[in-house]
Amino acid sequence: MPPVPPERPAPAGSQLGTIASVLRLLPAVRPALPRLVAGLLASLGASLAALAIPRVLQRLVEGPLAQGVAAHDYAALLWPTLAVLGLGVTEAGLILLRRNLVMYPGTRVEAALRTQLFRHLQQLPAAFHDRWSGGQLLSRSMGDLGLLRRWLVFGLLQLVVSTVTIAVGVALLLATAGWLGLVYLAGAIPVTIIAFRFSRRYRVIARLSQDQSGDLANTVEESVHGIRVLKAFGRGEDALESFSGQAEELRRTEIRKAGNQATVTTALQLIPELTLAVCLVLGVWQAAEGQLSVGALVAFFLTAAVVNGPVVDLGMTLSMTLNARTAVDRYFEVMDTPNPLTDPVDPVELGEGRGHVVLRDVGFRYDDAQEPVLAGVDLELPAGTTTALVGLTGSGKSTLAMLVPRLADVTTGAVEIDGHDVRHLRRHDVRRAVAVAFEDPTLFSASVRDNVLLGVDDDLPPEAREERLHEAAEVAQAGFVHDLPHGVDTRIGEEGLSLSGGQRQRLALARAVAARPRVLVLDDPLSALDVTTEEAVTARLRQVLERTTSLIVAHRPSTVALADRVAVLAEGRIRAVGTHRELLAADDHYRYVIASLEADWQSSEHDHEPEATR
Ligand SMILES: Nc1ncnc2c1ncn2[C@@H]1O[C@H](COP(=O)(O)OP(=O)(O)OP(=O)(O)O)[C@@H](O)[C@H]1O
Repeated sequence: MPPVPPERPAPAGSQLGTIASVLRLLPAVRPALPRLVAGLLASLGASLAALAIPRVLQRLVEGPLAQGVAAHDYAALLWPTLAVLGLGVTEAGLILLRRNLVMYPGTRVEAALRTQLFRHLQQLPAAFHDRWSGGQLLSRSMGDLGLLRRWLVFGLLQLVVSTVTIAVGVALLLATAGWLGLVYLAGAIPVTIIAFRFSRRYRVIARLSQDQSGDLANTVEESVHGIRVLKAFGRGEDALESFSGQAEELRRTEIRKAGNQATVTTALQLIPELTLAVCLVLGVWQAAEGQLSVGALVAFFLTAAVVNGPVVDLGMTLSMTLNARTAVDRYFEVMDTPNPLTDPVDPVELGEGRGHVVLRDVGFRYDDAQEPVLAGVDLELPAGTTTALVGLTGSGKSTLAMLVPRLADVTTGAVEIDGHDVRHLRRHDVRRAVAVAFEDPTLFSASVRDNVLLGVDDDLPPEAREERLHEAAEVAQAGFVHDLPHGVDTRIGEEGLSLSGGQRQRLALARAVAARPRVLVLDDPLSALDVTTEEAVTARLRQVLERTTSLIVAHRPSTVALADRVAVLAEGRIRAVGTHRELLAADDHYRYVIASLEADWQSSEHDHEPEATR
């Protein structure tokens, strides 16, 4: 199956108007406000300088030009000429100043919003990431925030300056030429109607386009991520076809967007030009009738030319604003997702302890599920013991395992570590007390050292960190790291893809071990290892982590046999706890689970090459 566009969570659909919507950015923009306001004032200054030029020219035409030149008094032209030159230079200088003033705060706001988004994403529970696709989050944190920056430093200023320029310009037109100004103003009626209709249409297309970009980014991400599977199943062409289909959809949306923008720009260009043509006829007639001076006529048309600029640009300014509004909506759809996994207001100290874990009457239901996965789970993990958790596939083992490090909160009941409900502890303390390793090991594009020491305190002296690193690698039977080109300093590729599955699992296990947690939760972390390596790992694990409490989600009889005790999960609750032997003797369901694990294991045994060969 080629990657398909992910199902997008229904947009919260901001009910706010565009102004209220973008005003939500205010807290992030506040530190940049002084420079943005200064940039705005510079822009307004530039615009007023442009509007002042026709005034000077009017005086030039009515005064020195009419009188001085007639008397060959060219010196009288000097001051108005210098004034026009001065105003022109001032306008250019202020535009340059505006650019310099706003560029820096714009990038600062973008970076701050991006950091806030990333922080929020880090804190949201795993269930959020199950629902949201990576591409959508990527496009929101990159594309949308880039759009917002451009709007902040250009579109917003342009919008304010255009509005002021049009308002002041129209006032000057009215003052200069009375009812001729009103004729020009009449052009504002179709302009407003067109702009309003355009805004309504464009908002929908802008949203579609930004969402489609996110889907496309997701397809790229999934295809790159799953490139081996696609290649192995010869589905590269299908993936390409699916990608081309999505790219084509986005292209069509972009064309619709550009078409709408072009229509409105043409209309907004045509209307003021037509209005100006009507004004020209009427103005010349008025001047001929002696109702309007030639100077006033010149000033009128020069002012109208200045006002026409922002009217023509209105289409672009509006579309930038609507794109920005969509970007704000998309940004806040993520930021408004509440994080249920917060620190308590009044946290209790975890204190000393050996990692005694108790699950009391625990129930858990996924947000989008009808039925709970767990209901009334009672399980005690005595300090320093290893408990294997077994059950049929889908019985909720991984779900139970993720409740211990508080990757999700129980729906009912409580999980306690050393007598404290994990919800009453700081998340940081819980994460330090509990280390996890999953079946699917996630490694980062960093050195082996950084990957393994991820959970180790940064304050630890370098020698102690080094000792942890080597001990963890030894426990996880990850001696292969010393054979890598730069040993533990070798940078492993994205997600450790340059390593074999078994090597990645052993590094993920080493990471959990290096953290020296009180409680170790292993969710089938040795599935890619051959039995011999698994036994060696488990034997070393038990020696080194004697004081650690372990919960191992077991999918193989060999893992089960190595645990001190076994807990059987069935129908959402713990059905029985005992040693492997006791349960084999006493529990039918356990015998059935073990028989199916054995059957699964035997049928997949040939998939596991001896690790030594890798
Ligand atoms: N994010 C999720 N949203 C909704 N339901 C989920 C989610 N994750 C898991 N489930 C469902 O919860 C149930 C238990 O899943 P879980 O992964 O805990 O089972 P498991 O015993 O670990 O399975 P396996 O042995 O196959 O790994 C399954 O029915 C699964 O479909």
